[in-house]
Amino acid sequence: MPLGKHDYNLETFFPLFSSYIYRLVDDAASLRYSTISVIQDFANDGVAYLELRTTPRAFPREDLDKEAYVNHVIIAIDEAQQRFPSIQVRLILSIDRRNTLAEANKVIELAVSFSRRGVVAVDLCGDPTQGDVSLFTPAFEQARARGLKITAHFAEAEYSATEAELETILRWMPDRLGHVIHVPEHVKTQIAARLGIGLELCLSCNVQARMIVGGFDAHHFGQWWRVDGVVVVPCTDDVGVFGSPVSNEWALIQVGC
Ligand SMILES: CNc1ncnc2c1ncn2[C@@H]1O[C@H](COP(=O)(O)O)[C@@H](O)[C@H]1O
Repeated sequence: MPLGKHDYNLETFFPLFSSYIYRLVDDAASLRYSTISVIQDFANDGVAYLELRTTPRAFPREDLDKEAYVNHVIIAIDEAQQRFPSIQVRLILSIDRRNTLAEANKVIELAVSFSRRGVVAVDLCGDPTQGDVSLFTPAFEQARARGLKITAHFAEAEYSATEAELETILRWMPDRLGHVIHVPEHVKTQIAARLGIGLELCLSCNVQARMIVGGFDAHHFGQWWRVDGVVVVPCTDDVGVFGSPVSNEWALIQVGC
């Protein structure tokens, strides 16, 4: 993203993927290029362990199905790891909130079948104004039963922070939660009681996209990292969109929280 164009908010962020990025990355060659390029950037930033996440897509123009998509990503990861041996990369496959249950089940099936090649978990992602996450309960139960780790975008916007949604996701027994913004006190207590749960917090994304009120000093990172038992992980959400590599997220934490 060019300098000065990092001004995305939750309304303009998701169409960026469906209108532009999904159309730009629409064949095996662009998938390979973007996967290697993102790993190179993280390696250059000094990252030793990286988890990438992606939503499996089919590329009808090339007659590639979702399985071929995941296979291409993994081949590109393997190639990048040869070229940049300082970084270890694992993959998380995402279920988009707009998916059907059948599509979600397919993601679980792919995650299981590629687990020996570096897929470590499944994620719930996508536009928080879309979908009813309870639809995916059987898929996430299946994921857990089959030994996959679970992470979910959680309470990132007010409309995805209803009591029903938060309870549904917590019943999936996620290993990690992402964003964790609009969380009522009693749910915070529930989270804190899940010893070892990971909280994937994204400072630049939340501040720049105005998902929180205020600046970095108002970010909930400052509260959560003081809570015993939870593991707080500073994440980028998206270096390209928000223009902040993970080293910068650590720098922001040092000055702001
Ligand atoms: C505010 N933060 C966020 N909240 C929810 N979902 C997000 C996200 N940041 C990224 N994604 C999800 O990641 C997809 C892009 O990569 P892939 O096509 O999967 O490779 C987006 O479509 C979105 O669903």
